[in-house]
Amino acid sequence: MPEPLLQTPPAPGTGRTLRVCALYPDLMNIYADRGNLLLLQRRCAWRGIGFELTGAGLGDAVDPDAHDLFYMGGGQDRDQALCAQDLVDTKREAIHAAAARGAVVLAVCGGYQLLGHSYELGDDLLPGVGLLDLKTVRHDGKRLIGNVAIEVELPGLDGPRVVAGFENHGGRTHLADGQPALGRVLKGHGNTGESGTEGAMSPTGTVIGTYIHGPLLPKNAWLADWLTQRALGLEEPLAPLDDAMESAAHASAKAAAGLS
Ligand SMILES: NC(=O)CC[C@H](N)C(=O)O
Repeated sequence: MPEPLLQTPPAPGTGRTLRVCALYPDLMNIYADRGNLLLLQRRCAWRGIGFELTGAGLGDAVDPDAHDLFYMGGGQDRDQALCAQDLVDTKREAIHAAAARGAVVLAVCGGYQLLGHSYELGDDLLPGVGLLDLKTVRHDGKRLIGNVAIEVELPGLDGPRVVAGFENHGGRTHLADGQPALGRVLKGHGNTGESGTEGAMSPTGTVIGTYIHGPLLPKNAWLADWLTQRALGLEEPLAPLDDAMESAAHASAKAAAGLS
């Protein structure tokens, strides 16, 4: 097992630790998506929950039972091409096994595209791990860029919520019939610019792919808490924190997308 990239111990007597595996933390980290990991770490530390971040790069095997949450950030087409076959060859089985036992898998943009079946890039076809039933095709037309806000309904939450952030992708992602989207586009482009859907998730909500950067979690701290609760297998929501700054960041991301 490689040395953790980041580690904070649990508060004495609590014993709980969120164990995170970042897939390709160097190659798949466009738009500072690493901020998603730092936010998870800070919110665990503030609550006395331990945090352990392990990286899995090219050629590294992954232990499906050693992590509660798998994370893959966005990437340029070139970097995705480096990772795609490696992901299938050295990590696909472990990620499927982890997801099947309820581990959380969160993937952003380029990472999201690699959770599907394939990413078609002109004459090249990058393979995906097939954890979500979708395909992505690189479009010759304009990139889908801008602030975005979507409405999501996640299991265990009392009503719809808004996820807000920023998107920048050339790929158009097509969901298979029956594949749930993560949310409905309120402002912005989403999966194709036309479908009205954004992202994708498994029926339990524990496997999530989205085009939303920002980074995603600092602008949507409530989502980080929901994912952490799921990853730790907790029945009850996490204890609240003073989220004045996080709420302001969320409001400002919504406003930037044109929502009041
Ligand atoms: N922002 C990203 O991660 C980009 C993903 C992919 N390279 C695309 O352009 O569609």
